[in-house]
Amino acid sequence: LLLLSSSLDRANRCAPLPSAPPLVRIHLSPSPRLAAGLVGLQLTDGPTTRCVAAPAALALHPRCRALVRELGHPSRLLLPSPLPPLASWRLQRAFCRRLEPPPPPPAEEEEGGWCDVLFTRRGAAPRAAAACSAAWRAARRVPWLGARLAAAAAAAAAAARAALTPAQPPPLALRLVGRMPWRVKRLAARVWVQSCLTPSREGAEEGSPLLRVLPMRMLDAAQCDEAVAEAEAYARENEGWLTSRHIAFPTTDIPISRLPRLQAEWEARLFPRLAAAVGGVLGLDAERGERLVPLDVFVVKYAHDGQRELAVHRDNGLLTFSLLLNDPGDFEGGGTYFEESGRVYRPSKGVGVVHSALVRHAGFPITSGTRYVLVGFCGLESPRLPAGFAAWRFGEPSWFVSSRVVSDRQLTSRIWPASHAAAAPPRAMGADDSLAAVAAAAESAGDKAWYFKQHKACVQARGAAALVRRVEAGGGEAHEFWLDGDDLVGLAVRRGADGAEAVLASVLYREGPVAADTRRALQRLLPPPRRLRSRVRALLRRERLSGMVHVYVVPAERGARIGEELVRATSAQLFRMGVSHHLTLADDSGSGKLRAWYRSLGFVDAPGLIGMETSMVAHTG
Ligand SMILES: O=C(O)CCC(=O)C(=O)O
Ligand SMILES: [Fe+2]
Repeated sequence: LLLLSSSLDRANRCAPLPSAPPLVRIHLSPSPRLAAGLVGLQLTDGPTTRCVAAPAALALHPRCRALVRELGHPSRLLLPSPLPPLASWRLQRAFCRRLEPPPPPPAEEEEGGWCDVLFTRRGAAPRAAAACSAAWRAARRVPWLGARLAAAAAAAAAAARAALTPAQPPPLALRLVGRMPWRVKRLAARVWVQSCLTPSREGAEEGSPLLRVLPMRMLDAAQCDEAVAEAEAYARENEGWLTSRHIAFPTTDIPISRLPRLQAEWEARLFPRLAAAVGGVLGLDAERGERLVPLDVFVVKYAHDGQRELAVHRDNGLLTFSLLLNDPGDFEGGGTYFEESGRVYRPSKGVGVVHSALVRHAGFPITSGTRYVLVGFCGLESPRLPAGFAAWRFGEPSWFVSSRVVSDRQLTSRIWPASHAAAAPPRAMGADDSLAAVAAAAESAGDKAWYFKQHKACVQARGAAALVRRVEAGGGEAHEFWLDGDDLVGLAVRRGADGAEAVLASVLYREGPVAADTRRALQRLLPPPRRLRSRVRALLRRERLSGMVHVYVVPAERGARIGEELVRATSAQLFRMGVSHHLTLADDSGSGKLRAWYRSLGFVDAPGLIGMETSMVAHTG
């Protein structure tokens, strides 16, 4: 355990930069001065337009494309000098068709500031860690082995939880874990965190706002100079720079609570600006009581003859910003490093990099000079956060999520599953009258009251539960999937000309246990698909069965295949969440119409499955 733990620590270093690292510059203004040989891409992200400048070949590289997707939608391609036709055709195909010479740059060069992004050489360690966790997940799916591994992990998790949660006195045998050396406890904690992450929450999509790193202008040059001067004056007149305020990953720093002028500036301007920007990115809704909360804000000093770097870690909080306070020419190296993407961000003076605290990052080593940054850890108050989040995240010991074992995506999707909230903020159905209208229509259509009641509960879960995914289907229609506790709610919604959205259909799924005889029955009824790849996947996958509680289409929308499309889309979502089969009870009193409808959706008769004569099952996906 000790060996494993210390090798994990050694792996907490930044990957190195190649001697001439690929470099992309993010300009915080839409029309910067572009050097010849570079292409510019104007990126619109809500009300903000930034511009990314890179050599054409680099712009087409997958790592650069991922960066572009993270920053916004390409709206224009700016070419200061002509490119060979093939290169400009490829750029247009990759990004956007609007190709223009750059507009005249602003009189004041780099008015909005900029942030360089450098790509490191990806080390073997992150790849090895990813391979290990993939192997673990695959082993968990092997029928016999998986069950035993799951049991072992559950026992280890119980041990870790007992040791880490003093409120529950641990059983005698488990008290030993608490007496183990710190590293062993930490490893146990890592196992615990891993086991807390249920598979259904794994794999935040690329669009998750918590996986974005956003550079933004936060202070002007004079304010930066004043902040550095105030911090240095404090250090001179008092006990110097502090080095023990943080336990696991200490910085050389001074909290702004000891710097009255900077504290006043933070309260008056800096924090409101940050809160507004972050609110936009995460789609925070102040009316629902969602707000950013500052937890710890401090000036950090990296110096050639002092602390030169900060190892890869996660922060305490939900969002972190790191704002450069001095001139980038005052030091060499440095920057904020992100492990998963392998990028180093080097902003200009006064520009901050805002990112999730849960994404593994580091202070990239400086090789000369002095680098001052203002760092802020912020928390979040939101009913969308899982219950117990505060205790889980900020409890003691707070270092345990700094684990390489737990991926950034697993954490961010657990904490903030509403990955599409920012892209298309769903409006809650304030329209009680629209539900009332549906109720009246349901009554005159002779619908059973139970179905409407179910539909109403699903409509009300919208906005209150956690949005897992929203898939636009064109023509203003979309499918949304919400996790309401452990239930999956699928909704078909349509946006009207006035922007208001109406729910056209709902479906509710609940997962149930799969006993050995059910498993055998599923294998007999639905043999693995023909294609070899799917067969292998089906063999590795443990059967998971989700039952359809109801599907309901509002009376006015029937006959347009809305229900059918919603069931298909929900089946795909269940597949994505690791559910292998879905089940329905289709009792049509012998008419055969309903059963034929389900058959057209891929369901087969499964009489007697889970003890119900009318049951039908299908593969998800
Ligand atoms: O140096 C940086 O930019 C990162 C600092 C940081 O991550 C921290 O203080 O927690
Ligand atoms: Fe940090």
